[in-house]
Amino acid sequence: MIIPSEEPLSIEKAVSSLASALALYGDKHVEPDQREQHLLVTFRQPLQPTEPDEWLSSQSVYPRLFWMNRERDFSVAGIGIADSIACEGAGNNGDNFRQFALSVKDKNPDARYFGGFRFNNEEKQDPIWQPFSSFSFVLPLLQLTFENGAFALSCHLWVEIGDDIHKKISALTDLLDRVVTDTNSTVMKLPELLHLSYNPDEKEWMEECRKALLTFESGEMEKIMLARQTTLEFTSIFSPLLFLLHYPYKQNTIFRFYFEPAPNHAFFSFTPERLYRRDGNMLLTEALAGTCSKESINGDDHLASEVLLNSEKDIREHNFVREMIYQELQKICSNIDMEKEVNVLQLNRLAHLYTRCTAQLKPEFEYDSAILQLLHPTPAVGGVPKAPAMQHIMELEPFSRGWYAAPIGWVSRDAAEFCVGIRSALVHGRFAYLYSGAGLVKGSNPFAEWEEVDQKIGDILAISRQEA
Ligand SMILES: C=C(O[C@@H]1C=C(C(=O)O)C=C[C@H]1O)C(=O)O
Ligand SMILES: [Mg+2]
Repeated sequence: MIIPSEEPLSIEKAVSSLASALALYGDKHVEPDQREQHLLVTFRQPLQPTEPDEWLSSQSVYPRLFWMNRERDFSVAGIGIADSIACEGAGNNGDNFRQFALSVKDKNPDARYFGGFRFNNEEKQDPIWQPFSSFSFVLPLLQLTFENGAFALSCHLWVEIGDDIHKKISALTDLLDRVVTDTNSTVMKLPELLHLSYNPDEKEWMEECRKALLTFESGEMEKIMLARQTTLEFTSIFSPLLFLLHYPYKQNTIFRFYFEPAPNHAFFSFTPERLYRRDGNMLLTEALAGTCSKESINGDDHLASEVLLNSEKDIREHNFVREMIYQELQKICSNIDMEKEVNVLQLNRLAHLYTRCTAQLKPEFEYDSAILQLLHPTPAVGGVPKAPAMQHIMELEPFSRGWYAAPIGWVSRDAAEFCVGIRSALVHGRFAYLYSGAGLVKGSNPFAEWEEVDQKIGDILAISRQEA
């Protein structure tokens, strides 16, 4: 790591400071390269407070990405690709997770890659998801980070065996030249919302639910999450980043994820659900399922908790997730500590049943392939049993899930954090496709589930209608 100056600088000065450090590094590096391994040099310049999302909105280098954790003490806005871990091919999720983890194992421990997976790599792909691969993770060329209470601007010089280091340095210098340092531009409004449609529509939803409930009667399945795609058509093309910039509930307990591989084509998620966090062999995960809308109870948190903790159906729905997580972790962990009492996670317009779990990974599983394979999808977004639920989801739902409800987040060699890509949307040109679903169990009421599915796009819809 090269830190040109300890003093926090303005964006403009930080960019020149990084450019000078890069030039100096290049001048020293005259000998022919004898590397046997890739080389990563991080240039990190402390920065005066600068909002990462606002900075990102002024940049026009792609991909553009953004991450903020649920605790809001770690956020990153990144542009460009220094290195990536990606796969385009078909194949099942298990193969994908293995290939992904193998690539991560060889990476530089200081490099963090941001990105996501498809929910189910075996589903038919809709062209609207075209630039979103089976999985795609990026180490940005340049990133603005807020971490440990401090801001920094960093660039990554990534040199593969056989690469000309000086070419790489000049590419990075060119990028620094293109960085827009004036981030005070006023945030544009979203264009007007013209039209909204549901796929499935309400009638088709009832039919879908009826079919799902039949599989519970026959004993084939016990739970399934079914989802809906809501298409919004706007009057003109716009930057999908506007959704992030206009997100109004600053204190909400959510992760923020944004990935824009190509201009005006982005997937984003304001999700409350953590799939897991891994630090070395320590694993932190949770069950989140069972929902109460606070709309009809004036946003009353206490009442929402009471309703949820006394709802036999929601407790049952939640317990499927708890039990599956506990059972699957037995295969790869010791010291599994799952909270005995179910808690409630309060959001601005919803509340969910919530159970935290910590565990220690057995030495042979201290990487992400087995964890992803066992935990994704939990019955909160898949079903019980898992395999027939995945099959029924593909058959019953009239759209492709793409990255919706899939693991999204970041990974490095020794740590990772993935959330579940719900409360999410894909934006392409003038259209936004919003995704939301509900877990069905025996006795679920399709009308109530339709309402729940509606509530779950409430935040994104409020931004779209500029009510927020
Ligand atoms: C499927 C979604 O949410 C999931 C389903 C829930 C439920 O059915 O109660 C609750 C939280 C999430 O695990 C979604 O938001 O799209
Ligand atoms: Mg539910």
